[in-house]
Amino acid sequence: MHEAHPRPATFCHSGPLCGTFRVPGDKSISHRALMLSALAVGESRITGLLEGEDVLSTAAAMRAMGATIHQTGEGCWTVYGVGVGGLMQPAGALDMGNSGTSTRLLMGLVASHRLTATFIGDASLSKRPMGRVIDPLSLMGAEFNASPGGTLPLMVHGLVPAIPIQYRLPVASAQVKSAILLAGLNTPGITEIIEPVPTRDHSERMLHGFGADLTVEVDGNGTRTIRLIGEAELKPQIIDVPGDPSSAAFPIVAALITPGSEVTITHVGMNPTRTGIYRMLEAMGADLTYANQREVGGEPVADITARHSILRGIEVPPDIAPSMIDEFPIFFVAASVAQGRTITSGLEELRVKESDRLALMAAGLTAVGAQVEERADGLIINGTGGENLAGGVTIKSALDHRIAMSFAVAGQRCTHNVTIDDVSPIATSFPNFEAMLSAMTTPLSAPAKAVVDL
Ligand SMILES: O=C(O)C1=C[C@@H](OP(=O)(O)O)[C@@H](O)[C@H](O)C1
Ligand SMILES: C=C(OP(=O)(O)O)C(=O)O
Repeated sequence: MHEAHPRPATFCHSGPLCGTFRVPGDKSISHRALMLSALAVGESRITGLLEGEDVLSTAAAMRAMGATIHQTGEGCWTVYGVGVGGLMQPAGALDMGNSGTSTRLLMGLVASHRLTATFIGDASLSKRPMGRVIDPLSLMGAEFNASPGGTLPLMVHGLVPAIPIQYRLPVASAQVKSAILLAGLNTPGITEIIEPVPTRDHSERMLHGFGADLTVEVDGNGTRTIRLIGEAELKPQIIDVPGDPSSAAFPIVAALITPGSEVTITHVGMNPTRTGIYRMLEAMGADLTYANQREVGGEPVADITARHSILRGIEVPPDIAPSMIDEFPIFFVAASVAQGRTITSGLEELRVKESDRLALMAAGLTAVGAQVEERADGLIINGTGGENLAGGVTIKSALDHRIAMSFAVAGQRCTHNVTIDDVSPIATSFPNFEAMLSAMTTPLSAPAKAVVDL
């Protein structure tokens, strides 16, 4: 895994970005496509799968529990599922690498199977809280031996038959919701989840597509009640995974903040539970257009064009946070070069991602010359008004792909080079990020590039 071989890289002030590109498949959908295909009876085919390290950790774990999974081409995979209830005892520990989604969702799957699994991960993942899934899964009857603080390494002993629960999510987390739903698949009766603040709904959409009996009721306050009838039989599917809107945000922000740029990212997932970043950038004055809007495999998709824009600071409403939770690092970069002040709050969750993203973004942006105030639950940023940041520093990526990619983009708006001590974590979610960024970037003083496809 990337941890063993740190790879530094340097990013410098660039000219305009241009061209048409497609980013890799959506990470959340890719994990779920592998897991649900592995639980269907028969052969599913997936195209556009993200072949990043996080998703490969999920594939390896599903294989270790009995599914047959083959790569048949670039992004094309075939999965022969074992059926709900058919997962087998893995021979060794399940190595989740850097991936919180793999860990929490698979803990849910194991919880209602008659097997015991040990989950291990890298130094970043081993610090992340698992109590949030241990609590509801314990109510369903699973037993856990976790490291102090409810962290990895941890062992899950599943229970068959598990006990159906009604659970109100105490934290806005699609991973917790999905862990309970996946446990509920092999649980007799109705598993009910009450979600006061909506989070990404890929699990619900895909479970429905695989034939599970799942309903979602939304009340007048926007609270969602999700009911799943257990002991489901899932039918194999053909799945086309859209491009990841979280990955697309990096080149799109790079284009918005760099004079003369125009970049199109095709086939991007536009699920409204994921697109808060685009709504907030538009509120700042971003010139974004959406073409070719369509539906692919139950998910809305569009081609997004971003043109350089004069961005103005805004106050981000805290209730939008779940729909742009992974995009705050790159959003903070955009705010650093906008006109005026950007205020964010309600972002405590950012402190328990691959790194403490509030602390690292505040420290890194301050080091490159931005004006940032760190609060307990957000950042307040006074932008440069379109002027360059200073740069001339080395940033620690702390095993966090989104910190590394954010400072790669920031480096393009810095007068002096920005070095990132280790860009290898980018391979968890966006393996060709550096190649794509360099293909779309015109070096300063060079003539503008012709449109290229990567
Ligand atoms: O369910 C998912 O696929 C994800 C949910 C989010 O985490 P939380 O559920 O912890 O908010 C997000 O940050 C993560 O990158 C992917
Ligand atoms: C938080 C993230 O992923 P995970 O929780 O799966 O590690 C992310 O990709 O930003």
